[in-house]
Formats: sequence, structure tokens, C-alpha cells
Amino acid sequence: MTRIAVIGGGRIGEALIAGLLESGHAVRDLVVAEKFESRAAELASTYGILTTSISEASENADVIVLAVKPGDAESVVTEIAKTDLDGEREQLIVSLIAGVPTAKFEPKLPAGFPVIRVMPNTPMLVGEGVSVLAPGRYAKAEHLELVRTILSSVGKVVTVKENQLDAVTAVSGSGPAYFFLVAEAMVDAGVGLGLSRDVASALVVQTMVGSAAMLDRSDETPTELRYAVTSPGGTTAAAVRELESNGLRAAFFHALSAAKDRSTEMGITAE
Ligand SMILES: NC(=O)c1ccc[n+]([C@@H]2O[C@H](COP(=O)([O-])OP(=O)(O)OC[C@H]3O[C@@H](n4cnc5c(N)ncnc54)[C@H](O)[C@@H]3O)[C@@H](O)[C@H]2O)c1
Ligand code: PRO
Repeated sequence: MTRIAVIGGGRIGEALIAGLLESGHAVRDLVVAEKFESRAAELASTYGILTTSISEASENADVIVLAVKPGDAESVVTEIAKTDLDGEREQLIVSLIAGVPTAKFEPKLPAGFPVIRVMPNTPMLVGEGVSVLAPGRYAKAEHLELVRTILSSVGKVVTVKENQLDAVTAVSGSGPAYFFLVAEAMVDAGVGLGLSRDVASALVVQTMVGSAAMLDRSDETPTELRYAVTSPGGTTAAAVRELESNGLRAAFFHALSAAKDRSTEMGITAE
């Protein structure tokens, strides 16, 4: 099986590790390099995963996954480049780092070393992620196929041109946070209407799960599904009127534009 080294055992590194193990990836083919000892120990005890240094992890892996913050990207790639990378074994780097273009990594690596940039999201923890792939200059079709195979075990996989990844980050990378925020706001509103927090939470969570399943399984658009809930002159129409007059659509447009701009900015400042 493909040996995978995860550099950075934070939230997304852990989501990937947990999702891969859950989907049947062998723990002996996974390794994590995590800077903080206590965090490394936590990952080792939770998942039984081997924790090691960046150099050892990189030397022995087929796929080296970068899951550190943009500000740590350069030092981590420099450290990887110093190790004995194996050209014969066709190793490759997969960067999950938001904003940072593959062109920033490629000159720091041995000539022609393949890099694929990926924007995942945290639902891969439960096998329901979406990972958006963009090949760097030296990544070949077989590299892309390998990464597609690995990530399809933890959710859906989409491929785009790298210049679309900042927009992708705004939509699906950050996306789970928007739904969690909406859930939070709806629970609070339910409590405001007199429901207990437990009841309000249970209703909101199942309504989200059910709506997501309908979106996934139905051929109808979100608009058509919404119309089916909206009786003329009824309760939903009253609620939607309030959401629209409070600028819901504009708020999402501005929010996603801000996320995209921030992703671009993080790529520029991650030196
Ligand atoms: N969290 C998300 O939803 C999400 C989604 C998509 C992409 N990303 C991207 O993934 C990356 C990590 O995000 P996160 O939320 O997991 O952050 P995080 O801070 O939770 O995790 C980063 C981890 O990297 C470790 N680290 C830093 N330098 C290191 C080094 N030199 N060697 C080993 N480990 C080192 C840190 O100790 C930390 O545990 C970011 O670049 C982010 O843009 C995150
Ligand atoms: N989490 C990272 C951030 O907020 C990237 C996408 C989701 O920067």
C-alpha cells in the first residue's frame, strides 16, 4: 500500500489520518511528524500511528502530505528538501496548505519534484469530505491518479486549475464553518423561542442532515427543494422574507469574497 507521511498533526492532519484509518488504510503505512510532543503523543495513543521527524517521515514515504500553517510552509519544505528524497520511487508532495501556490515549493525541491496542491475539508474525518486537486508544474497524470485514489477514500474528489483554488478554499475549504455557524444561530433562535437547548440542537442537527441528504440524492436544485417547503403565505415564506431582507445572500457573497482574498493574501505573505 502507498506509504503516507503527514507533516503537521493539527486539525486537518488528524482529520486525514482518522479518515484514512476509518476507510481501511493500514496504520503501518501512515506516519506523522508533529512539532509538539504532547500533540504527537496524543495522536500516537488515539490512532496507534508512528510519530517521527520530518526527515525520517519524508525519506520513507511515497506521498508526503503538508498539513502545517502557511507560515510554516517554507521551513518545512526546506527541511524536506534536505532529506534523501528518492527520485526512483517517484515520491510526491501533496500540500493541503491554504493559499500557497505550488510554484512557491517547486524551486526549493530537487528539479522536477512533483507537487500537487489540494484543498480538503474537515468532513473527511467522517468520510464525507471534498478534496479539490490542482497539479503543479511537474505532477504527471499518474501522480494525480494516486492522490485521487487516496483522497476518494475519505470523500469526493474534484480537479481544477490551480488559479481556482482560492475560490475553492472560500467555498468548500472554509465551508463547513458556515454550516456550523448557521446551526449555532438556529439553535440559539430555537432556545429564544422557548425550546430547551437539547431539543433545539437535536432538531437543527437532524434538519441539516436530512436537508444535506436531499441535496445529495435529489435531482432537484436547492431552489426547487426550498420551494417545496415554502407554502404560499405560510411560515417558511415569512422566515425567508426576513432572511433576505437582512441581507443573507449579500452576506454570503461578501463572506466568500473575503475568504478568497484572504487565501490569495496568505499565499503572498507565506515566505
Ligand atoms: N482546518 C481546516 O479546516 C483546513 C481545511 C483545509 C486546509 N487547511 C490547511 O491545513 C493546514 C493546517 O491547518 P490546521 O487547521 O490543521 O492547523 P493546526 O494549527 O491545527 O495544525 C498545524 C499543525 O502543524 C504542526 N507543525 C507546525 N510546524 C511544524 C513542523 N515544523 N513540524 C511538524 N509539525 C509542525 C503544528 O504543531 C500543528 O499541530 C493549513 O495550512 C490550512 O490552511 C485546513
Ligand atoms: N481552514 C483554513 C483557514 O481557515 C483553510 C480552509 C479552512 O485558513
